[in-house]
Amino acid sequence: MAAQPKKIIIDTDPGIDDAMAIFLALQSPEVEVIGLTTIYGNVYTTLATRNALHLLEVAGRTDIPVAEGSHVTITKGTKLRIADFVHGADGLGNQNFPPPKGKPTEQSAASFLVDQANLYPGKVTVVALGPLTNVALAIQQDPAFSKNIGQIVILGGAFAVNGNVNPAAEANIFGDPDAADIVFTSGADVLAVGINVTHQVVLTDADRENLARSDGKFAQYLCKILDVYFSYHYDAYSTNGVYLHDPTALIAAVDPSLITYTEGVVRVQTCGITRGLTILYNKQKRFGEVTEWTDKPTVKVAVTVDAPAVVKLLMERLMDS
Ligand SMILES: O=c1[nH]cnc2c1ncn2[C@@H]1O[C@H](CO)[C@@H](O)[C@H]1O
Repeated sequence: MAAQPKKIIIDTDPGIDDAMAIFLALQSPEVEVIGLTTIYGNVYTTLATRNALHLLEVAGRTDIPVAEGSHVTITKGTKLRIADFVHGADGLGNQNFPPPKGKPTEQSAASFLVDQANLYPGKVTVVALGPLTNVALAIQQDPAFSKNIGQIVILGGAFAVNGNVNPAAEANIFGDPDAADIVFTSGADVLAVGINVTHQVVLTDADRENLARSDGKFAQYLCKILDVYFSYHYDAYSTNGVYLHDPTALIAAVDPSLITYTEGVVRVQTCGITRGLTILYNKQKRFGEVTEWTDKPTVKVAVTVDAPAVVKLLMERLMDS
């Protein structure tokens, strides 16, 4: 008998690669999307909610609830770094889609996360595709959350490589470093997929042409919004392809066999010029003194990815929609 699909909640700031990840999840029999929660990052939270509702309407899946997340960082910071230069002012490639008809739930993202983790203890995976404010709020709201949640898959961090905001920091961790440090040290089963891994997974121009030639509904939609994302990558990295950050993290939840990981303690720098830096302690040395990593729980950090398999799975499922 086939295994029960894994229940997932996608915490998202849509975002072009978020749209790809959400559509991929909806096309994946291995998972059941039980909700979307929204967060600032690629766009402000209000627009993230609007885009999440819109994407579910495009997919004909308005049965899936959307819970709106925090508008400020965990320390109540309001000076947010929004990556509209990556995704367009509307977050979806400057297509100015009509506003969605649906509304978010009354419940906040953090309360929704807490409730679902309590309802299905050990069974819910959160795939966090933006800054980690909502997840950290859930941890603060319910001391049992980190035990009750099945797994937290994080798209974030730059482990032993340069960041994408600056040489130190990756965008999602930089968005709320204090929240990230809370999540990494919470004791939950955390798997971090950083840009050291996602930069290996590239959708090429040829792949985009194949998507455009298919009559898949999601493939067609994505081809409309991908231009802005391609231009940004060309300007920033001189490549004719785009990094598949969010879809790779989603696939780490759908099919963990496509990545390998190491284990250790991760702390996040929360101030100074390296704010947002993620440092993994690999436990290969016993330090003579107590450090900020001592006695903190271990997490998983992705190390390698079967990039061709990830691209193939994504393409097949988007074209077959
Ligand atoms: O240069 C960048 N600055 C800010 N955000 C970026 C940049 N490149 C990609 N992303 C977005 O941040 C996440 C990965 O760090 C992804 O969601 C990606 O879309």
